[in-house]
Amino acid sequence: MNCHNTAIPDVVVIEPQVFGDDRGYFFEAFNQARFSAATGCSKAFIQDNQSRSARGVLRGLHYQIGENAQDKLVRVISGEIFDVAVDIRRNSPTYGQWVGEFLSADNKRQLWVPVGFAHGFIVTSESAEVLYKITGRYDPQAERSIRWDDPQLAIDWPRDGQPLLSSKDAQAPAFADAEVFDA
Ligand SMILES: Cc1cn([C@H]2C[C@H](O)[C@@H](COP(=O)(O)OP(=O)(O)O[C@H]3O[C@@H](C)C(=O)[C@@H](O)[C@H]3O)O2)c(=O)[nH]c1=O
Repeated sequence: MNCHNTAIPDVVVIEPQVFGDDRGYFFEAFNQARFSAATGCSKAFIQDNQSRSARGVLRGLHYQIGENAQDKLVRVISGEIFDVAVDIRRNSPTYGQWVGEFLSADNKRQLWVPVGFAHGFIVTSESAEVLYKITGRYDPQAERSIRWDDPQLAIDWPRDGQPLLSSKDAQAPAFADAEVFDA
C-alpha cells in the first residue's frame, strides 16, 4: 500500500498494491492495520455507502456536525470522479483550503477525508459508482452543506458546463454562512 499526504496533510491518498495475474487482479481494498498506520485513525467504520451518478453530476459539499460527524474513506468501483475535501476547521492553518484527487476504478486510489472537512465529488466519466466507508451514523438533523461554487473556496472542478445537482445542493449556503468545526 502506498500512501501520501495531500497539500492538506490530514487528507491522505491511499493506493493499494494490486496483484495482477492471468486471471485478473487482487488487492486489499481495506486493511485496518495499514489504514490506521497511514491515517492515525483507529475509529470503527459503521456504514458503507454506495452511489451511482452520471457524467457531470456533482454531489456536495457535505458534512455532519456534532457527535455524528463522519470520517470518510472514498473509492470508486466504476468510472472516475474528482473528489474534493475542504478544510472547515476554523483553527486550522489550512482553513478554507481544498484538495482534489481523481479517483477511478482504474487507479484504485482512495481518499481519506477526516472529520472537519466538507466533502464532494463530480463525475468525470460516462458514469461512476462511488463506495465510501464512514465512521458516524447518518443523522439528517446533523447534515450540513456548502455551495459547490462558493467564490471564497474557488474549487477548480473539472467540468464542461453546469453540473447536475440535487435540489438540496442547489440551495446550499455560502461558506461564509456555514456552520464549521471549532476544533
Ligand atoms: C447520506 C445518506 C442518505 N440517505 C438517503 C437520504 C436521501 O433520501 C437519499 C439521498 O441522499 P443525499 O441526496 O444526501 O445523497 P448524496 O448527495 O449522495 O449525499 C452524500 O454526498 C457525499 C458527497 C457525501 O460526502 C456523503 O456523506 C453524503 O452526504 O439517501 C440515507 O438513507 N443514508 C445516508 O447515509
